[in-house]
Formats: sequence, C-alpha cells, structure tokens
Amino acid sequence: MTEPDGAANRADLPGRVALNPVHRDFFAGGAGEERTLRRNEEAFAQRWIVPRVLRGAGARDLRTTLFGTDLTMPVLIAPTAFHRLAHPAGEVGTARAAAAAGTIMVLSMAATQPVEDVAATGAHLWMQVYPQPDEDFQRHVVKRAGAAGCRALVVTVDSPVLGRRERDRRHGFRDLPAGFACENMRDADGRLRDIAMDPALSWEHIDRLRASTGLPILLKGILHPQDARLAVEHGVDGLIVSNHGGRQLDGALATVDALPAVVRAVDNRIPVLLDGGVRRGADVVVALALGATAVLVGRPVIWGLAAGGPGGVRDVLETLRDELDHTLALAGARRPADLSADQVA
Ligand SMILES: Cc1cc2nc3c(=O)[nH]c(=O)nc-3n(C[C@H](O)[C@H](O)[C@H](O)COP(=O)(O)O)c2cc1C
Ligand SMILES: CC(C)CC(=O)C(=O)O
Repeated sequence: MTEPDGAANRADLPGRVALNPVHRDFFAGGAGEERTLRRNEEAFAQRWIVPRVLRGAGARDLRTTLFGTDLTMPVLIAPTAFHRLAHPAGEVGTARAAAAAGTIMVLSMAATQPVEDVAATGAHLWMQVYPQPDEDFQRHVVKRAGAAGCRALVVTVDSPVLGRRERDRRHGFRDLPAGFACENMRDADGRLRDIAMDPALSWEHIDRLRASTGLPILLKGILHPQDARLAVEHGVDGLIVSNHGGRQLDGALATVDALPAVVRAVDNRIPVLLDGGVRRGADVVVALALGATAVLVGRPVIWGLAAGGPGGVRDVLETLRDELDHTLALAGARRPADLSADQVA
C-alpha cells in the first residue's frame, strides 16, 4: 500500500499529523530486501476471480462469527506495534474505529497504551503475545488481558528472533523514543520488561499456555501445513496464516500462496485466518474463496491512523467493507460462505 508521504502528509486535513520519516520506515518496512513484503501484494495481484452468474444472490450479508463474537465483516485489525508513533490517539484511537465498524482489533503486545484503556472503548479485543520464556510473567500478561475483556489470545510464533529490518538499521531506530512505553509489558510491580524473543521455545510452551488459560488461542505466523496439523493436535483454536507482513523471514512464502495447503491440512477443524498484503475487497474475496474465515489488515490501518486518527482508520475499514460487498455481488455471492476455491484462478 502506498505510504503516506509528500502531499499525503499535509497538515491541513482533519486529525492529520505529519509522520516522522523514521517512524514511517518502521511501519512500512520489511526484513532484508523486502522480497516477501512485496510478494504478499504481488501474489494477490496474480489471483483472478472467476465470477458465477445468475445465482439470485440478492443483498449481501457480510456478518461473520469468530469464537462467539459477531462481526459485521470478515476483516479484522492485525496487531501492530507503537500506534502512538502514528498518531497521538494511539491504540485507543484504533480501537474506537474498530468499535464503530463492528470488528475485532488484535492489540499488539507492543502497544503504547494499557489494554484497560483500549478495552474501555468497547471494542472487541483479542490480545497478541510473543511467547515469553518467563512463563510467570507471561501468565500475568494473559491474565491482565483476560481481566480487561480480551476474548482471545493471538500467539505470534514466527519470531524466534527479530527480523533484520534494514530501514530501521539505517536510521538507527531500535526502540521507542522517550515518553513512550510498551504499557502491557509491566510486571505485577509495574516495572517495564523488554519483549523477549526466544529461539528455544517449542510446542511444550504452547501446551502449558493452553493449560493456563480458558481463552481461545490462535497461532499467528503459520505457513507450513504440517505446523497447521500440529497446532490442531496441540489444542489450538485458530490459525493465522502470516509472514508478519514480510518483517521476519525475507524470502518466506507469500501468505495467499501458503493458504490452500494450510486450509487442506486443517480440514475445517478450526478457523484459518490470513494477513499480509490484503489491500482491496478483491483480495478479501480471494482469501475467503481459498478457505480463509477472515482476514486481517496491518499497514492500511496504520496509514489510516496516521492520516486521520480514529476517523482515518474508520475510512480504511469502511472502504474495505464497501469493496468487499461490491466484489461479492460481482462474483455472484451473497455471503462469504457462498464463495468456493474454484472461483480463483
Ligand atoms: C509496523 C508493524 C508492526 C507490527 N507489530 C506486530 C506485533 O507487535 N505483533 C505481531 O504479531 N505482528 C506485528 N506485525 C505484523 C502484523 O500483525 C501483520 O502480520 C502484518 O502487518 C500483515 O501484513 P500487512 O501489513 O501487509 O497487512 C506488525 C506489522 C507492522 C507493519
Ligand atoms: C516492536 C516489535 C516487537 C514489533 C514489530 O515491529 C513487529 O512485530 O513487526
């Protein structure tokens, strides 16, 4: 998606705040040569919808239910770090837009505002966590998220180490500036912890997490069908096919290319979601037709927030809703479930 710059950073639009170029590169960038970042969008551009006709489909119904939560559309907000660097309204602003649009926001473990404040918007929230090797601390974070009202846990499993983001390296951008903190990384005494990434973690960690919480658990960052099967065996409730928006393993498979094999491996036992490169209603239709229950969007939400605060995020979500509705109509479907894989070439 085109990054806001130049004219898009004009200060004369409501709620618009010029984005610091270092922060813009943090949001926009990917790992290495950014091959996977580009490929996520290209892979959607190379999928073609085969419409069905004369099906009497009538008015569309985009409603979707995930783990008992009713959504107005199958488009969710992916967890992304540091929203206060995009706009002073921060994660609370993004959550206001999610509440207004009737969808779920996945709150990043690297959010710059406390989960309690974000939940106070009334938005449906899921909490994203990087599995923490200090499991007492992890249980504390999970308990706090549950107490605040988060309805599911999204465990990001594609980050045994942090990706090499060359834009950040060039800028020397390593951490949040003074005055900002990852507010959900406080321990029981209020002290801030760093987010740990640990290449030694294994399925046993997921088993213990599974045993420690009644919240539904989704694994985010699954690309291999065998990992999808293992996730089902380990009692996971949902999967997010994701390569972290090309920010972790550069050279990783594009998500829409990975989706069909994961969907086959899961065989309808749990919902499969997808993120990475979803920019248009047609992309949503392709992912749904290939078996995704819903999709998530990352950078488009950040650009909306930077451009117009909560109203900007709302515009992004409503544009996706309109495009999805329109594309479904043209594809001959009333509901997402009417789409089938033979409608994608
Ligand atoms: C600026 C930025 C920060 C991100 N932070 C997180 C994060 O804290 N946790 C996480 O699991 N994924 C994170 N992601 C990955 C997103 O959840 C998602 O997988 C990705 O952005 C989807 O691709 P898209 O941006 O092409 O829509 C981040 C992505 C971006 C762009
Ligand atoms: C601060 C990081 C842990 C979050 C991030 O940039 C990412 O997950 O891509």
